Amino acid sequence: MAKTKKKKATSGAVRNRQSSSSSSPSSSAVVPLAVVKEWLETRKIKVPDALLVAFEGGDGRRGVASSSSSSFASVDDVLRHLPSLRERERRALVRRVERTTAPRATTTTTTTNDPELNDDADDDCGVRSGGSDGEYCDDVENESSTPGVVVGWPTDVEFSNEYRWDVGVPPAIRDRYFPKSTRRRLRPPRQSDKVYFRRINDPDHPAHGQYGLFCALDRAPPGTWLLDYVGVVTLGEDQDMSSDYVCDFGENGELACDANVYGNESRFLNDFRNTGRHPNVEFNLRRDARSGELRQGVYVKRANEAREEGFDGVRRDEELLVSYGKSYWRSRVGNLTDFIWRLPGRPMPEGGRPSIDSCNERR
Ligand SMILES: C[S@@+](CC[C@H](N)C(=O)[O-])C[C@H]1O[C@@H](n2cnc3c(N)ncnc32)[C@H](O)[C@@H]1O
Repeated sequence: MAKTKKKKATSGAVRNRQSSSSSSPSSSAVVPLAVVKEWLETRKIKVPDALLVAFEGGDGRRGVASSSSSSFASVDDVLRHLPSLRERERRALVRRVERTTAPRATTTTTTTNDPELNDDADDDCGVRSGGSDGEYCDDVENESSTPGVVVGWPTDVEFSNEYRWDVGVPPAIRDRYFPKSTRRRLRPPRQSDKVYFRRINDPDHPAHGQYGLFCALDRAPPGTWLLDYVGVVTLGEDQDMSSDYVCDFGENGELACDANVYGNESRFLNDFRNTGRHPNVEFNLRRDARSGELRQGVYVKRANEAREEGFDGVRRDEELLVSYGKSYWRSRVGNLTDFIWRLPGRPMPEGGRPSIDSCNERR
């Protein structure tokens, strides 16, 4: 797909945390004591006696004890026993409980970020919560949304935020991008709290009927890191020419990253051409502070690089659009001049969108 900007290794240290409410659907779900204890223990927070007393006859009304499991009636009930938790910790605990009690991926229904689609669950792709700063962190401060649960995710695509390295990539190259010394265990798949994907219902949109990627933050200023473009990494020469999800990768474009059957939400990024909009995001290589890995970040364009006058970032529900680069389209549609029917900042041409869209015809 699109070209990578040659190495501009930002650390992606943009902090743009979205507040997440502590009241949640799970606040009324039964909460296993074991989940709470484990959560406290991994954060080295002493399990308060009051919490245990609830299951030892001290407060029979709250804890529901059985021979095999013990649980609280609700997360609010748990929080009542943990008055010393900071607000941030309370939110993190609520999210942990949500994860444990939420129905799994395909059966989960959430309210879409797109008001247009609220009554059409099939088209919705829920997203939510937490924050991060250029990494897919799993610590308390940066805890993001539910691992393993990505609502509406295509069943034929494996969700992951980790690169999968093709065996054809020589180890020496791979080590440069993902130094052995800093390799860490893979984290559970986790969807982004900064973006969401949904089907495009606007008939004027050139990718009408397909999916697009949208901003889930109230505002993402220029330079904000949103997520990384993830997929199967091959040598550029080994890339699958039939895939629509290949992005150039590597300091010198020597690699390719293909999100056709494996990747994250970034695979839904559309190109700006014929949308009437300018590109508002771009790819920049970044060195991940925690793993030392070189990754392909998707960043909100910097104001001085954006072609839109007065560009000051993207806002909630705005579609994120990148430039795939001319070669992407040339290899598909041939002549670019014939392919472009609407310029950025211009209204729809009279007579509307051409009936034959050679790009979408391919699919
Ligand atoms: C990486 S995918 C983007 C996500 C895709 N829309 C989907 O639903 O999976 C690339 C494909 O999206 C479509 N697409 C993206 N931008 C487009 C545009 N500006 N005009 C027409 N089709 C576009 C093309 O079919 C392209 O090959």
